[in-house]
Amino acid sequence: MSDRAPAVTPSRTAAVIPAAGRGVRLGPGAPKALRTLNGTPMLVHAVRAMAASRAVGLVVVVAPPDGAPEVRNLLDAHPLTGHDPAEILVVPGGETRQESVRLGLKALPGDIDTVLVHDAARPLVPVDTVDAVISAVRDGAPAVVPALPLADTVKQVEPRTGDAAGEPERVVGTPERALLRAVQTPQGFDRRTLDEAHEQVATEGEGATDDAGLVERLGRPVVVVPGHEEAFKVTRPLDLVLAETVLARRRANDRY
Ligand SMILES: Nc1ccn([C@@H]2O[C@H](COP(=O)(O)OP(=O)(O)OP(=O)(O)O)[C@@H](O)[C@H]2O)c(=O)n1
Ligand SMILES: C[C@](O)(CO)[C@H](O)COP(=O)(O)O
Repeated sequence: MSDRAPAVTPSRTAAVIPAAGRGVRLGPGAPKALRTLNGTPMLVHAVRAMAASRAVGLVVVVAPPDGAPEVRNLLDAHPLTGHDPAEILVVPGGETRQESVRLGLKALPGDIDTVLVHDAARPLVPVDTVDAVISAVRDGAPAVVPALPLADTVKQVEPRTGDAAGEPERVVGTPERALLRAVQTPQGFDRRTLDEAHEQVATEGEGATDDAGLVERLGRPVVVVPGHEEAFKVTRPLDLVLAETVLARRRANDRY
């Protein structure tokens, strides 16, 4: 018996995990993906979260540009368990998240048709969320994002010019909150759509804060599935406290 959750039929699905960021907002220390949560590197949690889906047969980890050997050693020291563990490749990343994802996509073999892109910085996403994203892609959506409604009201502010630096920002609008979603990862894609989106943007030289945003620029549909509170992104120091609390709660409930 495999210990990977039985939910989606195995197929040619890969997960790309960009893990090449510094984690500046987290403060001084090792690159964010290598910092530990309850003694285990965040990246290892993220790899396990992807491999927990029976549908994921390959995980491509995008390491800091000069850190691929270290990341390979780290993952070898924390092998996946179960009878059919996913294969793990490690490739060096780039200067931006978008560049790192592009480099991860280049490493995918030709027979992969569904791709997840998942932040190493979202180590605790539950397998049900991963499987919901994969199912929606297999049902025909070219791009799928897990997302949650917002708790806060969001304001749009005026862009600041050099002269206005230091002055209070001026609010120029309040988007209707009911129509806004906070988007998480893994984001799921039909592989050809995602390749096309990254190729087009690479030639246009524009940036995006998520991969689905690149697909939107192609004019292709992006659909939403329910996200999960535990799929939050570890960005600032308080997020580390929350992540360790979630892990402790899972242990207490014997879920991890
Ligand atoms: N050049 C980069 C920058 C980011 N990432 C990855 O993209 C994900 C989301 O990025 P973010 O949370 O912003 O991570 P950092 O860039 O490390 O954070 P910060 O902006 O605070 O430095 C992370 O898993 C991060 O490792 C990456 O692979 N390559
Ligand atoms: C991809 C993402 O996690 C979706 O919410 C987010 O845009 C990443 O942003 P970051 O500034 O690179 O952390």
